[in-house]
Amino acid sequence: MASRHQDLPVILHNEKRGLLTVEDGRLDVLQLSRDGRPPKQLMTCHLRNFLSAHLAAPSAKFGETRRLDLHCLRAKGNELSLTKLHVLVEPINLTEAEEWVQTVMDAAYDGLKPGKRVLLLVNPVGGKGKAKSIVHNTVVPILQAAGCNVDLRETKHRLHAEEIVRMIDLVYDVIATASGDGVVYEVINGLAARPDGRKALQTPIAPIPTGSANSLCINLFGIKDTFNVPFACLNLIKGRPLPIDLCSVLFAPSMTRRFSFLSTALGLMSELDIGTEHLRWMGDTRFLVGFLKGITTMKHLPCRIKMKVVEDDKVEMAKRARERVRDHVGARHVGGGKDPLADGLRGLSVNGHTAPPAGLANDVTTPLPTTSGPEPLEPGPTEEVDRPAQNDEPLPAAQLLQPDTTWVTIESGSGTAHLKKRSSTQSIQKGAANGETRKAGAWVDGEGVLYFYAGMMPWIARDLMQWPVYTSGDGVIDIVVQSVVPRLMMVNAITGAEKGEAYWLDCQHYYKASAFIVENLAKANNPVASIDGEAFEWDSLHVEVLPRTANLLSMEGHYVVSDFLKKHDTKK
Ligand SMILES: Nc1ncnc2c1ncn2[C@@H]1O[C@H](COP(=O)(O)OP(=O)(O)OP(=O)(O)O)[C@@H](O)[C@H]1O
Repeated sequence: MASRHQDLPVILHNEKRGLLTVEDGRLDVLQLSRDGRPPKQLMTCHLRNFLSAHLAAPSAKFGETRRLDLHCLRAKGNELSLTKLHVLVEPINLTEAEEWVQTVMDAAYDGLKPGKRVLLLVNPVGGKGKAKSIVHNTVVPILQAAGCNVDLRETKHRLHAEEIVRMIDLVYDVIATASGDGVVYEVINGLAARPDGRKALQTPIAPIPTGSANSLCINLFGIKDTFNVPFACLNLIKGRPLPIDLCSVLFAPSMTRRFSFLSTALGLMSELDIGTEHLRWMGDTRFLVGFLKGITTMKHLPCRIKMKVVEDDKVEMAKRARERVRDHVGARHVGGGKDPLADGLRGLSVNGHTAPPAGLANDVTTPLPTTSGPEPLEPGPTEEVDRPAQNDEPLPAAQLLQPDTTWVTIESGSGTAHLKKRSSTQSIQKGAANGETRKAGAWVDGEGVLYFYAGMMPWIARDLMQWPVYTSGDGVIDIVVQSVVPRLMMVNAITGAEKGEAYWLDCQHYYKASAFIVENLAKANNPVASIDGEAFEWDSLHVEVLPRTANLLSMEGHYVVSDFLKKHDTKK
């Protein structure tokens, strides 16, 4: 961020003489002394956290002198909090003050538009049901302090957010959702269903975390800052466009179509998501509880999976993802909050019950940036981003997919745990010739499927990085097919799951694909598919990736880079 040095003499709130200086990406408020001693620093604010400077209109109260309002998010301990400072500018400095306001706003916004027009959708019942008070006490004051024009609408029922965005005029700079992932999903589906769907989906979506899992916020803000509401507001105000892929999900035979930005879960992972709705009060701990419950029954998923595979070698996938991060992203992390998982898994018992992990159950609203805050960020992609033309067309119609011979097919076997040592010559991979060495972790005929889980961001929950080699906007979806294995092996897979370590397990078959079909071979056993956490009855799913179709906002212009991807060796 370029920063011009500029000082402005002012009269401080305590009537002492002061100086506002903008330098090195910071705004400092200094109190000057009369006796030649060095100035005293009263306040400092990173320009990334600076919201607005406004020279008030002349008023009878101050006569010739004018009031200058400064609003920023200041780090106090582990929290970012809204700070409003008012100083006075003497007539002799008014011209300089107008220039100074322009300078500080230019430096603070670095090419971004200040004072955005925001559609703010609030789900009063998501997560722990605190969205309304969080919005009232924290979100709206911050957005107003940044000069945003907020159109706030509370959702009254399921799919209401979808109805709202289907009808809006496309006049908003951002659609914000005070909710979990469910309302984001509805916004995407509402925009995508419009006759001008392509254009509508260009409006970026910015989540404010008031749901239970808030997977999107984990991936945008990091584990420590998932529930950091002021930081999410800053992202809304200062975020840069992050184009993301969507999936078109077509259910047959109903031919119902939905759009997914997050995940397709079948088998255990679907039950875990849908079957724990009543535990919403637990926050994201409900997923861990659901997982432990699921592996007590180990119900398998009879299915046929067909995938248009782009890559399936785990070592290669990890290597490429790490290279991409190293070359294009820079290993930078947004956070600053405390790690909610540090002690989280220690309290677990594994026989279907769990003591609530300390860091998760009791406190899901805490992590906030540290005093100094993160380092200034390199600008992410802005106008240069390779985005589809902003035309008024609808998205392409959905069709039943027609696999050709290059697609990989997997058919689940029995539901008995499979532990056979794999033959090194057996191969069913795409294009494999006789005698080709099979890749570690390749599918073995006869294995049962415990779950099928496809995702479009690394983390699905704070304690599960299910797709650690996912990088956004590549036109592929990452697929995990988990074999039925002994229960203890699944329990062990929990350890390190938040770091993506389960990726290396042979029983987790991992593919990057641009399209896939799953056929349900025992509907009575597995009636429900979960698409971004929403339940659907299914006979078969036809799923296709639509590259870079929607937009989010992100402080870095990309999802948070995990430690998994910061490793630069090509091995585990
Ligand atoms: N007023 C309302 N009454 C009942 N349901 C609502 C209302 N407003 C929205 N909903 C529904 O609430 C569901 C859950 O929403 P949301 O995603 O915000 O929270 P969550 O499920 O707790 O969080 P997450 O998706 O992150 O786990 C959505 O399906 C949404 O349609």
